[in-house]
Amino acid sequence: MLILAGVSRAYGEQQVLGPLDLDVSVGECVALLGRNGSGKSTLLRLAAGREEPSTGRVAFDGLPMSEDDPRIRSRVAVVGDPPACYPDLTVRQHLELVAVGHRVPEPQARIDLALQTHRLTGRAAALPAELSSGQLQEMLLAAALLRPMDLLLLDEPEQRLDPAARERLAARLAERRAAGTTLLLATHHRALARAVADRVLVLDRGVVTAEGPPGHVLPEEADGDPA
Ligand SMILES: Nc1ncnc2c1ncn2[C@@H]1O[C@H](COP(=O)(O)OP(=O)(O)OP(=O)(O)O)[C@@H](O)[C@H]1O
Repeated sequence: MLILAGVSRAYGEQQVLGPLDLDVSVGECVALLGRNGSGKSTLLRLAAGREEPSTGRVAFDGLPMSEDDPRIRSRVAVVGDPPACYPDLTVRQHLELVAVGHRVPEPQARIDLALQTHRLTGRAAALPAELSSGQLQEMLLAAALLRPMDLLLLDEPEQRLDPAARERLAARLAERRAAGTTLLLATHHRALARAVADRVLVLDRGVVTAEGPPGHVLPEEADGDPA
């Protein structure tokens, strides 16, 4: 579904990622963990086709990955930084925009359910600037999860969420995975990785230092936190 082959990224003289290979199968959920600055977001931007790798290639279902390709845009959802929102549209209007753009069936019922799931029913008429940072993150997640997709890319989706919201997020992502969506996420939250990932990759200074099932790479009783 998603292939990164010999991918590396340098900014000027600084090599921040790879070269590395990553092959994410259809329906698989891969979690990237690692300290601040280890290259997780860079890898996700390359995987989303938002940036070109310095070397190597990224392919989605056999197509060269590019966020400008409409064949890819319709199948790949991204929740990343910076947050993508319109300052003059309300929460409900953001969801309506996504529903129209992606031809979501029964849009109003689905939007109402999304608002409820993400605890935004009472904030449906609010503008992004009127939301708390956690509510804004919930809106971005609600918008991404509302639409049909084959691949979901998430950069630290747990950020700014309280523990209960993080648990709901884990449940929503597990549902998505069970429905066959392929997932690649960067996270600092080991419990989220354990709850949803089939495979964990730990990055350190742009290099994969550990890889395997979460139970092996992230044992619950471990003292040290690779993230
Ligand atoms: N546009 C850029 N120009 C120069 N250096 C960059 C740029 N983007 C990222 N970097 C550098 O690349 C390295 C990897 O950054 P990246 O954001 O991928 O890390 P991360 O693992 O996502 O970190 P965090 O957990 O803090 O989000 C860092 O040293 C960062 O300073």
